[in-house]
Amino acid sequence: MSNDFIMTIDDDDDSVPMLDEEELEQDEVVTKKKAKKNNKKSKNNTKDSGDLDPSFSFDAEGGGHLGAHHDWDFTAARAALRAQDESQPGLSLDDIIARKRSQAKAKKSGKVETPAVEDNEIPEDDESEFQEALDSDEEDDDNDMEGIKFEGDDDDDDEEGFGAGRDDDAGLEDDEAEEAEFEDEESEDEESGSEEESESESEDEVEEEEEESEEEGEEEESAFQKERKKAYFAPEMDSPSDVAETFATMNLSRPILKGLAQVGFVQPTPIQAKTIPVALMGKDICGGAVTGSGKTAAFVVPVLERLLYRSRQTATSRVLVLCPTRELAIQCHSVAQKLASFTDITFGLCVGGLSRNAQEIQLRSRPDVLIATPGRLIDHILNSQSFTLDHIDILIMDEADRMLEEGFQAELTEIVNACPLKRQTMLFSATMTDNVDELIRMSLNRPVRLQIDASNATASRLVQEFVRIRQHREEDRPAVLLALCSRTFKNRVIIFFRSKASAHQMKIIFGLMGLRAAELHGNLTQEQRLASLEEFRDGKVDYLLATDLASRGLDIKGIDTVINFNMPQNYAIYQHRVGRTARAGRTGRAVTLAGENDRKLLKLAIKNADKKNVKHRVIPQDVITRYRERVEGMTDGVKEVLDEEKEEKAMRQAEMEMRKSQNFLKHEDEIYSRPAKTWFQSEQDKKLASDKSKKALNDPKKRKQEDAPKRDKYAGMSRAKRRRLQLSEEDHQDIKSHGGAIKNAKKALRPIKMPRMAPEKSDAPKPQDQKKKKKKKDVDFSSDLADGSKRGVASVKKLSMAKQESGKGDKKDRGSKLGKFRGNKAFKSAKKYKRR
Ligand SMILES: Nc1ncnc2c1ncn2[C@@H]1O[C@H](COP(=O)(O)OP(=O)(O)OP(=O)(O)O)[C@@H](O)[C@H]1O
Repeated sequence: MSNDFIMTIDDDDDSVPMLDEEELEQDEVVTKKKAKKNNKKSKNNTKDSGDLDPSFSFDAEGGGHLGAHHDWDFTAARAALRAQDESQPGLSLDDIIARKRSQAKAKKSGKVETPAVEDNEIPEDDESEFQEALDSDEEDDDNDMEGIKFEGDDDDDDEEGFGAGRDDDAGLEDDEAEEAEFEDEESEDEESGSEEESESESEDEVEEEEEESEEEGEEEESAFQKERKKAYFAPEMDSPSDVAETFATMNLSRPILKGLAQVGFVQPTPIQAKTIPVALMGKDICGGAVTGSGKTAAFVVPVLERLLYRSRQTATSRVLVLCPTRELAIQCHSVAQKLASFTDITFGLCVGGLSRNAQEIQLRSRPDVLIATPGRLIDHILNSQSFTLDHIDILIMDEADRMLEEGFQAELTEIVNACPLKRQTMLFSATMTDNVDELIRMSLNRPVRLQIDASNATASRLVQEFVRIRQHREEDRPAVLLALCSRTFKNRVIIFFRSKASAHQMKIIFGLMGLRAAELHGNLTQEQRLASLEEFRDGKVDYLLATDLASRGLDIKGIDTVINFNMPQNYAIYQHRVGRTARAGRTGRAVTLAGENDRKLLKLAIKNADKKNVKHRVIPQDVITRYRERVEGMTDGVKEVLDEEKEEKAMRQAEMEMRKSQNFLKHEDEIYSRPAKTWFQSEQDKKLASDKSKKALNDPKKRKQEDAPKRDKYAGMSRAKRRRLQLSEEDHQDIKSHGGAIKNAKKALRPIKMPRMAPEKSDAPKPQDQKKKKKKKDVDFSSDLADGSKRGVASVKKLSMAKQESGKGDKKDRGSKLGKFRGNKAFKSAKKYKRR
C-alpha cells in the first residue's frame, strides 16, 4: 500500500529533515516510559474521579480512547490583540457586578458601602432602587423564602428533596421506570381535558399515518440517493482496508512521529487510522466521526507528512484549512503547530478580530499552511497585494457542514473558485453531510467517504439527561438552570443559549448570585472572547455561558457537563453542543431543558442514544419556585447592571471615536494615499445572508428538508393516495397524448401553404415604400404604358450588371437580405471575435 502514497507535494527528497535513528529510538523509549507513567497516573486518577477507564481502548465503532489531552493556547493571539488595542481597559462587567454585590452586602449588614471601584460610583437613587429590590427579597426571606442570598448559597441540606436529587443513578437507573414516569405525567395532563382527548386521539392517528408514509417515502428516496452516492463517491475498495494500529506503522516520517509522541498520541483513533493513508494518496475525502474523536489530527498529520517533501526553493502557501469560527481556527493553528514542532513547516493564521496588518505581513512570507476563517480570508484575497490562493494544493474544511450552510455559501464559493481546480480537498465534521448536491459545489473529485460512526451518533460515554419544561412553565427555565448549577453541577460546566442576550443576562444573574461565570458570544470583542475561554480553561470560572459560537470543535479539557438552556434548532447542533463533553474517551453528562415544542428533537436524541445512558431528571416544583422568586427579585439589579454597562460602553465608544479622529488628522495624507478597500459583501449583504441562514435554521419545514434526504413528489402520502394520484396523472398523460395525435392528424390534412419568397433588397420595396410606389404608379400609369419597353430593358440590364459583379455582391446581398440578423459565421469571424 505504501507504493500508492503520494509522499510529495513537490518532490525534493534531499530537503526532508532527518533525525538520526538513535535519537528516535531514545524518543520512543522516553515516550513509552511516559506512556507507562501516564497509565499509572490515570489509574490513580480513575480511582479518584471515577471518570476514566484505563483498560479502555479503541473499539471498532470508535467508541473512545484515552490520550494525553493537550490544551491549545491563545497567548500569541491575545498578545497581538493587546498590541493592537491602544485603548485603556475600562470597567468590566465583572467589576460592575462585583460592586453591585458589595453594595448590596453592605446595605444588608447596615455598614457604609465601600465601593469596589472608587471612580465609578453609581448615583444615589439608583442605589436605593436596587436596595428596594433587595429589601423585598428580605421580606421574602421572612416568608420562608430565601430571597437573594448573594453569598454562600448553600442549599445542600435539601439535596434529597431536589428531585434532581434523583440525580444520578439512585432514582434514574431504570429506563422503563423513567418512561413510565413520563407516561404518568402525560396521562395526568390528559385527565384534565376529557373533551380534547378524543380529538387529540384522532389527530394522533392521522399523525401516525403521516409518519408511516413519510418513512416509506424516505425509504424509496434513500434508494435513489444511494444510487447517486454510489456514482459520486469513490468505491469502498479504494480506501485501504487494513487499518494501522499505531502511528509507527503508518509510514510516517520521523519528525511527525516525534511531534505525535510529544503530544502523547501513540495509537491513532479510528478516524485517524482510516484517514491518514487515504489522505497521503492525495485523494479527496469526506470524513465523519463522532465529536471528540480526533478529526483535527486526522487531517493535520497527512498534511504535515506531505509538506515535508515540498520544494523549498520558493516559499508558497500550499495548504489552506478553513474553520467556521475564529476560536476554532486559533485552536487548530495551535494543535498543528504543536504537531509540527519537529519540522520546518510554517503556519499562518488568518482570522477576523485579530490585526489585519500583522496578518498581511505574515501572509507576505507565504507560510506553508494557512488556517483561516472565510470572511477574513476573502478580505485578504481582495485587498492584500500579491496574496492569492493560486498555489493551494490541499484545501481542508473543518466542520464542513457548517460551512456549507446558508450564510457561508457565497464566501465559500468565492474561496473555492480562487483555489486551483487541481487540488486535494478534504471535508470533516461529526455531522458530515453526504448530500451530493452540496458536495458538488465544493468540486470534490470522486471523494472517498470515511464515515466511522453514524452521522447521528453521540459519544458512547455521554450520559444524556432531560429536564421537562411544561408549556405553561416556560418562564421557569432560569430558575431550573440556577437550581441545577447551584446544587448539582458546580464546576466545569458549559451552558448553551440560543441568543446572545439571554447568555449575557444570565451572566449577570450568575454574577449577582456569586456563581463564577464567563460568557462567550458574538457581542464580545475578540479579546474578551479569548479571555473567557482561557478563564474557563484554567478553572478561574466554573461556568461558560455560550451561544452556538462555542458549540463546534472547541476542545476544552475536562468539561464535565453541558447544559442546554434551550434545545437547539436542530439535531446536528445538539450533537455538537453535547460533544463538548465526553471527548477523547472520557465520560461526560449533558442536561437539556426540553420544552413541549422540542418533543421531536427530544425523541430523535433518545432514539440515537445508548438507552442506558438516557435519564429523566425531575426537579421538585418547590425548589423551582424558590429560585424563580430569587430571579424575579434580581430584575432591578440586572437592569441596573445593564444600564451601567451601556454607559460604560458609550464612554469607551466615544473615546475610541476620539482616538480615531486624532489618528486621522495625524496620518491624513497616508490614509488617503492607501488604495480603497474592496469588500466582498456589504454589511447589508452579510446581514441578509446571516438572516437567511438563521431563518433556514429556525424554519422547521426547511430544517426537515435539510435533515431528510430529497424526496419525490409522492413522498409523505399514504399508499392509496399516491396510487390515486399516479393513476389520475397517467390518465391525464393519455388524454394529452391522444389529443396531441388528433391535432397532428388534422394538421396533416390541411393544404400545404406555399412558402413566401424572401424579397430581394434591391427589388423588394419596404411596405411603406410600396404604398408610395403604388401612388406613383397610379399617377404615372399612362406614361408607364408608353415607356414600358425602356423600363423593362433597364431592369434587365440592372440585373445582369449585378450578376456580373463578383461573389462579394452576393454576400452583400445575403447580408442585406438577412437585414440586421447576422449569421453565425459573421459573429465568429476571428477579427470580430478579437475585437470583442
Ligand atoms: N491519537 C490520539 N490519541 C490520544 N488523544 C487524541 C488522539 N487524537 C486526538 N486526541 C485528543 O482527542 C481530543 C479531541 O480531538 P479533536 O478536537 O481533534 O476532535 P474532533 O473529532 O475534531 O472533535 P469535534 O467534532 O468536536 O471537532 C483532543 O483533546 C485531542 O488531543
